[in-house]
Amino acid sequence: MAQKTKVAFLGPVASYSHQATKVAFPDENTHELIPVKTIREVFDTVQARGTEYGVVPFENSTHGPVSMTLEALADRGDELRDVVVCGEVYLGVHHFLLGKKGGRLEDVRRVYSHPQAFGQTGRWMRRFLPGVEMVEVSSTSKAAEIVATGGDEGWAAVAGEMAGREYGLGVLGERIEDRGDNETRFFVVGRKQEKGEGRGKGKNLVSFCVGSHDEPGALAEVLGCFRERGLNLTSINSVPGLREGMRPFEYLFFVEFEGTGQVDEGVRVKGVLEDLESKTKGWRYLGGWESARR
Ligand SMILES: O=C(O)C(=O)C[C@]1(C(=O)O)C=C[C@@H](O)C=C1
Repeated sequence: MAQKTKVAFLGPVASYSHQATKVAFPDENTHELIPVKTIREVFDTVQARGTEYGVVPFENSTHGPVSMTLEALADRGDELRDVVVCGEVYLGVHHFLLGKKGGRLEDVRRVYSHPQAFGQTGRWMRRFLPGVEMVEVSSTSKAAEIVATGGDEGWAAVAGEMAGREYGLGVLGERIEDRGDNETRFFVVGRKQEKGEGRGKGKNLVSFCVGSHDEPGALAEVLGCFRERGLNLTSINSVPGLREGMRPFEYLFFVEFEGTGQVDEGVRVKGVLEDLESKTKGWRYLGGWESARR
């Protein structure tokens, strides 16, 4: 039998990342899904050719960008040169408060979860568990595993229904997210193709540093290039630059924009990348992919 294509995701099993990975790679006969311990490890594994692909959370509709993913994409140490975004998955995210079977909400003293999940359930937590100890761990499924394997009725986890089933926990609170329309967008990451294939599909991601942080309009000038070429921006993020020669509070920007490799738009995408070369103090093309939503 042919070897399966390997895909890394933030584990342990039954995390939201696992669910998103199953959406992106539904065929178990052709793909092997491999849990790793951190988002950074997903990137490292893909770079080191340990797997062909990885799936990472990028942003949540309630709580915003996932900082660990932006940190990896910033790649300040130039350790992830070959990793690019090659797909996206939207996943509806509904959180549950999970405890030992037979436990009660009023006994909960400590709650484990991923910081993103705490950020998406703040209102419910303040209302029903004010002042409770909140312990941040590497994923929601890790939180469920911790509660299943240690502690007592005083411990609970914020995680998905699938994690509750996987780790044999009881439900103390259902759909506790602040907004019913809560969703997370995940990126599928892979390695750059040697022939430059993949430039400018439905959406594209670039990172760059502006020429000068002291002059007005430095960022506006770069963004103007996208406007002039009629390319619609769909997200913008920033992280501390911290590169050689950069001072505190100077930023690395991420811009996501629409544009396909087809005919005219392909020319525009190529053109805007040339603009970045002349207008920025360093930039990187971080991938192009088919948009999952129009
Ligand atoms: O902890 C998990 O289950 C994850 O897959 C991570 C993650 C995230 O970092 O955004 C994924 C989806 C939800 O937004 C909450 C947590």
